[in-house]
Amino acid sequence: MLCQSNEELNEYVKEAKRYTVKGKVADYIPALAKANPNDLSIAIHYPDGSCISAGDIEKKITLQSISKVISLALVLMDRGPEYVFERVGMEPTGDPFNSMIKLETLAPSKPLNPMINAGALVVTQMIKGADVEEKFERLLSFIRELADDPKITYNEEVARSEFETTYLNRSLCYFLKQHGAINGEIEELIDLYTKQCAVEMNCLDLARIGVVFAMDGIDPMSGKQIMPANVARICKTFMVTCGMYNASGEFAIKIGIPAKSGVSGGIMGAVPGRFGIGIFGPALDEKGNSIAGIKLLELLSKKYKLSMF
Ligand SMILES: NC(=O)CC[C@H](N)C(=O)O
Repeated sequence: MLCQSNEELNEYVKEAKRYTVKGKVADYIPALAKANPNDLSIAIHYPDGSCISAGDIEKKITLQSISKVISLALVLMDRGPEYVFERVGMEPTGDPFNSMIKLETLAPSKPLNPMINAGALVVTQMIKGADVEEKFERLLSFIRELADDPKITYNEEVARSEFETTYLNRSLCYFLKQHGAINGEIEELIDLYTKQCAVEMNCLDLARIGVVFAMDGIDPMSGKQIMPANVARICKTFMVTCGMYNASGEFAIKIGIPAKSGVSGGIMGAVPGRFGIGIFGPALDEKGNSIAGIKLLELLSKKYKLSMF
């Protein structure tokens, strides 16, 4: 069994925390620069509803790229896999999440996967709804259902901060629009995408969402199938192949679980059939993953044999 008590988890957090000094908080979204690089917290949510934690788990994190898995799940339910994968690919890129290079050289009208920004923007465009408000409300209610937390909302300051500065995402959109992969109003898509990335929760909520993915789309506490097993399976597969950006291969070897990170320092993990994990550690490594969060997962994976491989 995993950590018997919070004490044990605390010990692991203490050990992993030593690595925070080697990382740096993201500052290309100005509002994220305010995070404390020393923070590290974790929650583990089991299917029976019990949960253990360490660190300050009340702290809120914006989802950033973690939201890409959730919007993908919603869009797969909205449109079906065939429609979605005609417009976005299934292959890892080996490039940073915001890179443009393969778009130009390989697939100008079809981003390689939904976990890079180009692919996520195409996915977000596919969310059903009459306008930005309705699309965002639909995404938010799905997130609230997954986390079983009706209070979840988005951080307006973070959303605005990214909206005002995200020239790179705008340029990806214009490139994709030129090639027919995006066809709506770009400012509206950026508005929706930056709100999606700014949805905020603590690592308990994150772990709660992780357990739904771990249990093939079923909320084990209520028994409700929130998403079809096939959708959860596709999402988990992307988490393994592309979830940790261009560090996904190393992560699969060293840790071996489906996980998705965000530049806010969050990591959502889903250990198939066992539990969900939520981590917050805003100091990032050079690829944009939580440096101490990865270390913590490495320690836990070794100790509790979490690798699927
Ligand atoms: N890697 C991330 O978390 C990126 C998400 C961020 N909102 C962006 O688009 O740049």
